[in-house]
Amino acid sequence: MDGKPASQYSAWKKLQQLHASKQSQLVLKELFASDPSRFEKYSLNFTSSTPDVSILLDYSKNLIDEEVLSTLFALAREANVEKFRDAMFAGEHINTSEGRAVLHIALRNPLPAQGGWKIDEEGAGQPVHDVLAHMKEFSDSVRSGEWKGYTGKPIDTIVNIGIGGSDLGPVMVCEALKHYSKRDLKMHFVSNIDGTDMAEVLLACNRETTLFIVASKTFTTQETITNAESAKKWFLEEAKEQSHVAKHFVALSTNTKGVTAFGISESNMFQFWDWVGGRYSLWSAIGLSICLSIGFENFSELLAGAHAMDKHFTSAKLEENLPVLLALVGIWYNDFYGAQTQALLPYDQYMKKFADYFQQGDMESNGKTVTKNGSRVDYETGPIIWGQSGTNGQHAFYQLIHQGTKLIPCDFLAPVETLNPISKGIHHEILLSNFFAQPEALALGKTEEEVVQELGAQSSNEALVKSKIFEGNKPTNSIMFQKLTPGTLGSLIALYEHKIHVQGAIWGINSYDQMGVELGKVLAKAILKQLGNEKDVSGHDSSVRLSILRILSNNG
Ligand SMILES: O=P(O)(O)OC[C@H]1O[C@H](O)[C@@H](O)[C@@H](O)[C@@H]1O
Repeated sequence: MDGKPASQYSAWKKLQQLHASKQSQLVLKELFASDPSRFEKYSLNFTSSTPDVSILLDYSKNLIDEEVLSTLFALAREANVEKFRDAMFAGEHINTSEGRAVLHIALRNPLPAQGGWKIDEEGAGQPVHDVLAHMKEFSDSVRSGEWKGYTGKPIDTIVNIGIGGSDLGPVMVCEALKHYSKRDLKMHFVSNIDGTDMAEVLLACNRETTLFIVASKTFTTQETITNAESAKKWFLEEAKEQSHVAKHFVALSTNTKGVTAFGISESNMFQFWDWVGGRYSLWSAIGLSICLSIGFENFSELLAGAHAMDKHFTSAKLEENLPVLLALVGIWYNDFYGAQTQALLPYDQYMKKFADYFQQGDMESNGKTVTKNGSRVDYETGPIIWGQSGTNGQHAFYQLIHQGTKLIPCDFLAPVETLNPISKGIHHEILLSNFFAQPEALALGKTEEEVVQELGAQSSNEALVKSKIFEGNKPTNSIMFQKLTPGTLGSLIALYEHKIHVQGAIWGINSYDQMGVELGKVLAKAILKQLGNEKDVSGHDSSVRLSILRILSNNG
């Protein structure tokens, strides 16, 4: 809680010993063979009735036994994980470097009168619900066609302009919940400063029927402001009158001054607060594009699903707590087995952006080298997060997971029921058969004897035999959920958010600042000023200086 280095905990030291002494005994094939109840022991159910969510976490295919697991829980207790969690929910300023509370959980919290937590932080109660009411009113009127563009036509295209947390959450959720979307409302997301991003989207837009959402917590982000200015310029080329901007531009931000200076009136602004981290902001006004796409009711269900997971996280004991489990087994590989990465592999095409989303969520949160009290860590912190939807990944990078030299713990996720049971459900059956087969193959592998038997006469080719051996013993989690509903997605996102929180608490780092994105930004601003004139190019290493000069000579 106070930023104590994790390596000083006695449980940490014991885990180092256990790793050294037990590695050869932690063999999944043998662990399953010797214990028929391993699945029952190492699986957990999460259920909620409103909204209806059912998630099964099977963590039996991890390189753990009772002793390892109980030491991991001891580590969580020694690191005061519960206290740190409660501090977040109470609104304490756990983002110490910025002196801020961390209250994305307040965005999905019902009012205390409706059973929500009481949180003493400015904005965290009624104001959240006032903004939600504004989002409902606005999204209802756009979706019903009541909101008209400057020539009196209804809106049929939404362009969300934002980057990082003001883009990735809305993109991921809109994609994941496409099944529930209003299909005649086209959704676009522009994030990159590369003009290609905006130019290509504008080709598909009609000025009379397009609504631009400028999403930026700070309203100072260079990419977003530049893209928004270009969109406004494009819009005014035909609309002409500045007053028409009000029908086609809204802003989502904490910065009222910046929004009004841009030319968007306060009435077209949806507010949020500095205690909402960008990468945790899809639950806030930043979710307006989600609301427009799937409707307010579905957006509310998404929030309720996350709230249900919040309740589980705050009330379940550590041993039965899904986020805590994911966090602890992650630490086991990250800090004791030396795994560098963690793959997220959803067997649901709607969730194809899930790993992209948690690349920011996890890596910006836990990609830190100093503890909260400023000492350099002498252990590994946040993992590299990557992945893509199955079965596509199987035909791309699974080879390395199965037979490469790196240990890559994987989370497999899949729905029991598909939303698209085409061809009598055969697609889903094949999808699920792969979802089961991959973790099994990763865990059990294939021995030399099995290969020899399979190859028959060809087995005299030793090199061929060796190339077909799968060492196995690769750890995985399997997460099955009933169906990809808004509520379920909300719970799944909150599950991973809290996993990140628990890991950060154990590593003693601040998961809620992002100082590391600043340096590059500052340098880019300085270089931008020099891009006009050769004489201004100074203060760089030779590689940067000569490359800039090349660009300048190209520009003549
Ligand atoms: O919403 P904003 O303020 O435009 O910030 C967009 C992004 O900028 C930076 O990269 C970081 O601070 C991210 O966490 C943030 O999500």
